[in-house]
Amino acid sequence: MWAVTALVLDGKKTRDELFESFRARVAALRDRGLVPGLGTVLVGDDPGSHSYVKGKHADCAKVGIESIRRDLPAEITQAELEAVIDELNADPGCTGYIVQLPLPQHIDENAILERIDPAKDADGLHPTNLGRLVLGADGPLPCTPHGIVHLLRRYDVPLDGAHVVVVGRGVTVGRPIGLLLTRRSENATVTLCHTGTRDLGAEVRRADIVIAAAGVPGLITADMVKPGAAVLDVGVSRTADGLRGDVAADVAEVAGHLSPNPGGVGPLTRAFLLGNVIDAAERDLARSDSV
Ligand SMILES: Nc1nc2c(c(=O)[nH]1)N[C@@H](CN(C=O)c1ccc(C(=O)N[C@@H](CCC(=O)O)C(=O)O)cc1)CN2
Repeated sequence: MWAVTALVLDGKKTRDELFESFRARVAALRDRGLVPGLGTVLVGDDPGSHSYVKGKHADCAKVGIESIRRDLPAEITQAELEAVIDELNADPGCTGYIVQLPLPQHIDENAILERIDPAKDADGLHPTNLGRLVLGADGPLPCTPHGIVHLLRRYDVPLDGAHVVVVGRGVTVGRPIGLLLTRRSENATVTLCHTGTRDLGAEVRRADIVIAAAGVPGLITADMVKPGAAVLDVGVSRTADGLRGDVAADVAEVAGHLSPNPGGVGPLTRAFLLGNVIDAAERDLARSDSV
């Protein structure tokens, strides 16, 4: 048993605070006749993906957002899946939606993401919206990176001038998080590590903030962490022993702040999905008010 010294970055509590404000914003939209609706497209039988999608719809019910579900067989063809995307793009009741990742191997994932109407992209993963992020323009932010920044700010972890080491280069976390953290408003310096990094331990040891999003159970160990650093455990692996994060238990002894997994960044990924749907609906209303 390890002596825990790290302050816990509580994702569930932070999510509940966000939901309070979301409920009020959704009620205000409904009063103006705009009912936000989140769609999800789920392909295949992956138990993790099923559980995430189920959670997203449960969250919608908590804040008053309508739910639209498209659960599709793993054998669906590219053309059939594209037809579902076109249908959601055209559905006025669906104000934002996501395609749950990963998709089966035979599907061209990038082509599917690009087919989503960028105005309905609740994940912030459409190339147009990732491009807006690069430009510093307004648009939906990718949900997990947004959750990470919110959690760090909520617990007053200093970002200005901090050295952040990100481990993992996936499209949902590793690649976009650097874009958020290096904005002038955050002003951090970011190093992105991956399986090609020569001495991962040496890189991680230099970090004031470690973001572990590699999907390798227990990859980040106490000897790799600078005493007092903030460590965010984002990766999830389903092992024979249950769900495992990327961060080993002994890190709690040296870290200054630690996000648990589960209960850290995951709940905020889901929360900011709803945040993007509400933001988009508010943008729509503001546009219709101005004409
Ligand atoms: N289209 C997308 N696909 C995927 C994304 C994404 O952001 N967009 N991210 C992940 C999965 N994901 C959201 O879809 C996600 C992962 C984890 C959680 C979460 O709340 N985890 C809980 C634990 C849940 C459990 O017990 O299974 C936690 O951390 O407390 C939410 C969403 C890949 N795909």
